[in-house]
Amino acid sequence: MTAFTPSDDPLVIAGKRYQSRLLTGTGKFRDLDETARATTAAGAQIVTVAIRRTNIGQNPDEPNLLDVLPPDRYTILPNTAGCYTAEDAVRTCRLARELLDGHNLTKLEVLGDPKTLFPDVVQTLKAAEQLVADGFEVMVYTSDDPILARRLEEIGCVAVMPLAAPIGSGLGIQNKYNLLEIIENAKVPVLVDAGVGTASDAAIAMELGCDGVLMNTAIAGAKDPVRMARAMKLAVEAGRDAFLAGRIPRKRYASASSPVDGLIG
Ligand SMILES: CC(=O)[C@@H](O)[C@H](O)COP(=O)(O)O
Repeated sequence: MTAFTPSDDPLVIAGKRYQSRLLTGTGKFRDLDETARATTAAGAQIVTVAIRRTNIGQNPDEPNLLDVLPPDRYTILPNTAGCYTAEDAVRTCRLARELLDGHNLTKLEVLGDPKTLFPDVVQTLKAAEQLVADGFEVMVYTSDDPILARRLEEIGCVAVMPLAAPIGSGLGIQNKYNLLEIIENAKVPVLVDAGVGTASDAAIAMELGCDGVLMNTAIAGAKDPVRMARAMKLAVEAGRDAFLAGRIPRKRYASASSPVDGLIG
């Protein structure tokens, strides 16, 4: 029996290999202890940090997230949550790079409006161009528009991260055909980012062929975040295996599980 281990099938982002395809956020938890326990249960290796809202050293007198999620064990993915202009997003990324000793991997998020938190695609493109030119490795939060995803890849983003549904909505994948279009044409990793609500949403994203899933609310907002984190870990692994295994075709009519052809007498 061949044992399939994630190490045989790493997620590669900006040349670095990761065993976990589940990336988790660090916001909305009760406290740092719960953040750490859920992150461990998720088996995440990349954790995203909203620089404008999280202390990773900006305020020496406050608890520091890096004390519970140390950079020597996790890849810290600063994100520009709360930014509505390219200028703000670029400034936030530069602050994060200073705080993280020259760390270039970043999650770009430039929002269009506070109600939906949909990306502002014009400002996102502008920020992506500036950040790539400035040496950042940009994983970009975007809409499920396949043309925009292609433009962001052409700019040099190292991963494209289309939303499943609005951030924090938990609605799950709203437009799988757009996601499929993005996945089938991308030459960089595609990760669903935002809107996952429960384990099946994550599994479906992976079964579509996503390279990974980034989520926060579904875990942090669950009644039992640590158990949900474990569920998401298993769902992402199961979805990835199902994608690689190749599902049966859908048929309109029955196909007996013990075929009658060749039946004796
Ligand atoms: C953590 C982070 O970067 C969020 O901006 C991300 O988009 C998560 O969205 P959910 O909270 O819907 O999982």
